[in-house]
Amino acid sequence: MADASPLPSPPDLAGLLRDGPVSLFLDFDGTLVPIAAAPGAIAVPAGIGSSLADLANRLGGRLAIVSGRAIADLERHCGPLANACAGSHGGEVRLAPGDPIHSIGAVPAAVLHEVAAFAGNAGLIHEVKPLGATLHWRGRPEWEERAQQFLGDLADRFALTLKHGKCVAEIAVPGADKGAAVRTIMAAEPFAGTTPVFIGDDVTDEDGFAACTAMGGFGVAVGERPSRGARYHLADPAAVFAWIGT
Ligand SMILES: O=P(O)(O)OC[C@H]1O[C@H](O[C@H]2O[C@H](CO)[C@@H](O)[C@H](O)[C@H]2O)[C@H](O)[C@@H](O)[C@@H]1O
Repeated sequence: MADASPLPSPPDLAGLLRDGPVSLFLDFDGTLVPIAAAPGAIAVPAGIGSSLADLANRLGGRLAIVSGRAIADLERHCGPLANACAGSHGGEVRLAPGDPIHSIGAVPAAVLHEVAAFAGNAGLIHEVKPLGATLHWRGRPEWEERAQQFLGDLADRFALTLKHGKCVAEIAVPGADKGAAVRTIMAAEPFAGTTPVFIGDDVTDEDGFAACTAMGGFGVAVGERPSRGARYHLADPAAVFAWIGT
């Protein structure tokens, strides 16, 4: 399919690495795995854990997965990840395998119960995460407005925040975003002082693009969503894997 984005493709990774060390931040859904009908229905490429471990080696350890999913959920799908990870939109960060997960908080149990009850009544898929809960309407688009309204009201009542994504909204602990995760990881070795590159497909990835741009790097938008802050574009997860060379 022709690439309709006005943004160019990124310069090749090998060339970037010849110019100096690069830290790579990869979103998960829509970037490493194609979007599927439900969170549990994704087709994860076989051997993704070892592909990412090889990539991390090529980058001198400067690879992080930065996802809206919880870290535990990422590892349920991919197996143990041998690189830095940020989950729950940056609310959880683990700098290296075996390190503790630093988390900025938890949502009250009452919120989780209310989201579960709404999902049950509406027939919507929902997820419970360490720092939030989602409602998905991909299979039931007629519920979008009511689900957003419900989560918005709940967020106001409990002083929580709302995140938006592709056919999903999430009530979450305030303060988590992918830009903050990039800044935390970039402050640590071996990332510090290198050129950060963030690749992602969704609106929450814009914070990662902005953080990388502010530190002398850039963002790469994946897919059809027009990006505010990316400098480059890749068409889909297959193009992402081709670019990273795995
Ligand atoms: O930051 P990401 O790694 O891209 O995670 C964002 C959300 O991804 C998942 O939802 C999305 O992907 C599902 C599977 O393809 C799809 O069914 C759903 O419509 C998408 O919104 C995940 O379930 C969420 O928890 C993540 O926040």
